[in-house]
Amino acid sequence: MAGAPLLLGVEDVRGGYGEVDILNGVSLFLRKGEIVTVAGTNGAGKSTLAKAVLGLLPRVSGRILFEGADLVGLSTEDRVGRGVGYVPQVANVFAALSVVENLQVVVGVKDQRRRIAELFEAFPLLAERRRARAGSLSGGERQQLAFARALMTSPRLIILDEPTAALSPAKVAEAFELIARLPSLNVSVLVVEQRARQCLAVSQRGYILDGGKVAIEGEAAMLLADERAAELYLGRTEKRHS
Ligand SMILES: Nc1ncnc2c1ncn2[C@@H]1O[C@H](COP(=O)(O)OP(=O)(O)OP(=O)(O)O)[C@@H](O)[C@H]1O
Repeated sequence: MAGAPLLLGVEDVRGGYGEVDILNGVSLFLRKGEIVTVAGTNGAGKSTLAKAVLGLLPRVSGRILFEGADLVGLSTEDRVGRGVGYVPQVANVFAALSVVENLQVVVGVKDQRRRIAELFEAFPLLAERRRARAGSLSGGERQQLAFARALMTSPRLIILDEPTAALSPAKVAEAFELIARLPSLNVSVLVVEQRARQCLAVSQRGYILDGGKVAIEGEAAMLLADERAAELYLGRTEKRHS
């Protein structure tokens, strides 16, 4: 992946919801084919950063380059049209609609039947449950549906906002396996996640935010081995006794 073209470049992004800046100059990048973790403590600005990239943050300065073009100032719809997808933390499927209907209602899809067939191939569980109401799915199945919905428009980048937050502990490992599989569907992944260790384990690189700024960044393996990252942000693993 090193050497792959740059897909996303966030450059000195500042901004917030009102007058107070929540993001205080965040810079990060993501190459084509990568999974990149954004971790950090509660309130560090992880979800706010995701919103800034999507055009959902009221006030933003700096540059957000996607495939070389600046997204700042564009509507969310335009960003999605350019190839940015999003899976929000909650309310990411329509409970009253069936699995297949949840995919059919996504707007802006070129060849809907073909895309649904491709996604059913990638998510066989969803194909099996195509007529089931989304509200009757398990947490893990519902998440697959939320991912499939976001993939309907064939985005080149998908942003996942705390994808494991609503899952039972037993389903968390499955969710990370699913995330690890996403690049095989020709999509790169920016994932905002509290479970930083598990998320870094399926990522190539990561950024740890603190107070709306990048505190530590680097290769995932390097961050997982970093004493300061462990001490301040990742939680210590059990010490092995010899
Ligand atoms: N819609 C909003 N309006 C005003 N302030 C907000 C809004 N959403 C978040 N904030 C504030 O922005 C700051 C950063 O929140 P954000 O949700 O980005 O943090 P986070 O790193 O994603 O945290 P968590 O892991 O707890 O979700 C917090 O102080 C929060 O109170």
